[in-house]
Amino acid sequence: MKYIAKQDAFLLLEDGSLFKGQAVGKIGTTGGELCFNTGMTGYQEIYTDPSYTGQLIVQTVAHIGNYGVHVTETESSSVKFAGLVCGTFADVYSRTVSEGSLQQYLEKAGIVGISGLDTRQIVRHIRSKGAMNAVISSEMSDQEQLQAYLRSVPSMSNLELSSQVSTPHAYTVGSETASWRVAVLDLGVKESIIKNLVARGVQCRVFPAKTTFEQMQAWQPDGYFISNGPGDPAAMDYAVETVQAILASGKPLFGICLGHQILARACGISTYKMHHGHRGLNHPVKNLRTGRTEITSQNHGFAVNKADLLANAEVELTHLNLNDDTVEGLALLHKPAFSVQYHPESSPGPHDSTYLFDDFVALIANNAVLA
Ligand SMILES: NC(=O)CC[C@H](N)C(=O)O
Repeated sequence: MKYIAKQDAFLLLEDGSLFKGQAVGKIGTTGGELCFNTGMTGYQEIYTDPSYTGQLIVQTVAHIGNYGVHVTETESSSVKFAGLVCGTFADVYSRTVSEGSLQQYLEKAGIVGISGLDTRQIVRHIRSKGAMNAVISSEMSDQEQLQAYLRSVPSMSNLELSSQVSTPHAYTVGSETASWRVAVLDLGVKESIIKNLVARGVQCRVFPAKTTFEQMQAWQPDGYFISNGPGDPAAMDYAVETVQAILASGKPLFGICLGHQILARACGISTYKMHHGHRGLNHPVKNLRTGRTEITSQNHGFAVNKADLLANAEVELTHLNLNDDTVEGLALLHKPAFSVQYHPESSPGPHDSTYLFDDFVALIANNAVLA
């Protein structure tokens, strides 16, 4: 195997911690919120998940790039995350169906990364100090210069990012003859969510983030889906208003991740920034209605305020995180609306929670009978 000499790269954290490694991806400089993902697989799905917009991802899995890239493993039309921090980066991939190397893929997408770091050390650091901004550079080594770049990186708190990644125009997925029509509010939707709905006899019309309830209603949907997405739910009053109008219409509603946080806010429940987020593929969640525990795929840095939720007589806590007791799911008691903080579509991740898509379609069918 040919040894490829790598350029030095630096990772500087907001608290002054500095790490030296080797450049991967494009030679350049990038900044964002430093997050860690403990998943053992699915790097391409993660990089193309719009919810990672503005974030640098530390991956704890030992090897990145070893199975190359393939177009079927994308979650949106482009790479969305802000930069990569990893241990061993594989220049050589070994999968016959791969269409290319991760190095070429990241370079083409303009993504700057750093490899050769002890990612577990960085994770322990974030876990004790909390989520913070950082900068990766393979072109600057001067600390003053790196600090200056870091100061220009916006804080994730109060940041609205959905309108940057949402579709500019509405589009339809699924058959005209499908049993049900679902309006998807695209706050940064993952493609596998739409695939899960279409596979259950749903035609989806995907609307830009700032579409109003009236504009979606004109398409005469049987139900509404509020998607995942990047940024702080506290900065998204426009989506909260849309969800409140949907709730007033009495039509079924399902929300995932950011969509869950927006549904909570529409019920008067606040959200907050977590000390460090949940990102990985093995988060245990208890379904409080069935008593069954699901192993879930997660990616979030904000969460729904549990005290607010428990004090709200209109809302039921349906799912709980068994690691830290945070809110993982809620349902409205008098309206056909529910949501989860985790990712039942997986991609990547375990498939324990796909029943939630069946529940949503059953809710739509039930509502149609009652109407
Ligand atoms: N995957 C998501 O929808 C993430 C939601 C939100 N941006 C958070 O970090 O909590």
